[in-house]
Amino acid sequence: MAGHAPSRRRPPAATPKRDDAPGLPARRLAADVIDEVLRARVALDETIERMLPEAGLDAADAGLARAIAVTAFRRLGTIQQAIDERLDRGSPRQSGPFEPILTAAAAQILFLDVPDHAAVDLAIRHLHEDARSARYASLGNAVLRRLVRERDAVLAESRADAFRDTPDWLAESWHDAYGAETAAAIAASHREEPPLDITVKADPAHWAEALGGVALPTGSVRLRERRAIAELPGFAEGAWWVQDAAAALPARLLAARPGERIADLCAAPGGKTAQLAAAGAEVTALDRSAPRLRRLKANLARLGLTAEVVTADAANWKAEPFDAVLLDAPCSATGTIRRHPDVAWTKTPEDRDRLAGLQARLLDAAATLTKPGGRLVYCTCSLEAQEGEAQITAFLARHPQFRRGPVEPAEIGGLAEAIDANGDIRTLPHQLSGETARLSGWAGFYATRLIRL
Ligand SMILES: C[S@@+](CC[C@H](N)C(=O)[O-])C[C@H]1O[C@@H](n2cnc3c(N)ncnc32)[C@H](O)[C@@H]1O
Repeated sequence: MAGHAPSRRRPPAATPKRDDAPGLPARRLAADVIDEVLRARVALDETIERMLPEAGLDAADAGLARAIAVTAFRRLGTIQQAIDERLDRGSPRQSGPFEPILTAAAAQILFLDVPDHAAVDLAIRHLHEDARSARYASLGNAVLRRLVRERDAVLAESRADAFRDTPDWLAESWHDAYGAETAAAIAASHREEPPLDITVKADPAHWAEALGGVALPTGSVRLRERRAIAELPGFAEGAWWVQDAAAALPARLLAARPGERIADLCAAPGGKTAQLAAAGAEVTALDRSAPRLRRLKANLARLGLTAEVVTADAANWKAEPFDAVLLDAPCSATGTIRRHPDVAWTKTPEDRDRLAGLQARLLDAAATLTKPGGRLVYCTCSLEAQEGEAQITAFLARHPQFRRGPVEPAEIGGLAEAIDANGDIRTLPHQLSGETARLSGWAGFYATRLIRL
């Protein structure tokens, strides 16, 4: 289980023999999703969305499959180590879906409220469905039964090792950027399920009460309980949209005024466009992805907001300079690991470096689209300095016509801990403490406000 290398999708089982035991289809989908995400290094949400129709699950089983897969990625380091330590001769070769089936079962045994016998029995039935893994069914059975017996010890060891669920390159990167204690606090916060935050068009106190949430100092509302979003009051009439509290900060830094022309250069699916449009700005929402822009249009339509929508590559798009520009650049997204734990296991240092090159090109283009006297806000949902602080140090050296417009704590609800020595925003996943661990924290974002002279 030392980690999967990305490769093509696994060929179908040699002798498919489907078992119709209740609960098995959910486990089958979970294991397939885990396998595919690790092999192809693709996003978990998109993978589930793509595989779900074929799996033909009801809502409860679809929810269970998703919970198993998300939990497997949230605790993948603990799970892989616990399985490895119980495989005396290592993971068997040519064993088909053996690893993902054991990973899905271990997620249930160690972390989910699923009866042990169901997790073990269904995994063994699942191993028997493929001739390659069927040969190792008794080995799988022995490993899973040991996990059941030794669960408390596995969990205690994992608790004692803050970085067990964090790949080494990320632990080292956060250690270098923030120091040992903060790096450990970041890793620990990724083990918690994330809260659900919304941005409201107006009156956060009212919506906090109506939805049983808390109004955060920054203006977002945090819901106390997870509920079906589309059924909540205010959703259908477009009073609010889902957006992490940290993700709502960059657009606030632009302090958009009614009638101003603002370009949102990497806009889809439109959370920040919505904030700017709700403030009354004339927004041009640009993105190079047509499918993602379709989602942006649907989101704006529900919210009753408007923007000019442009499909283009922001690196070479030409237009009259704007009063303000927002560049929410594509990035490694390591600041979203708590919400998307697969990111930790699918992104690599090479991705980060490649994306840093793209961010520099997009920043240069954004500079030409900003009027003299105008504001340029650059942000990424990354914890990596290469995509944040270092990117802007290099930008300011290339563009002496820009200077920083430092952020004041009052602009973000007095949260001085989220502002660095340069006056930039640097949110970290363990900040923003709330009533419980699950109601604490926010995404890791970097955001800077630059003024064109
Ligand atoms: C971090 S997401 C944007 C999230 C969005 N701002 C929001 O708040 O909902 C980055 C976006 O950049 C887009 N993108 C990536 N490269 C681009 C490019 N060269 N030009 C324009 N858009 C690009 C991606 O399609 C993706 O939608």
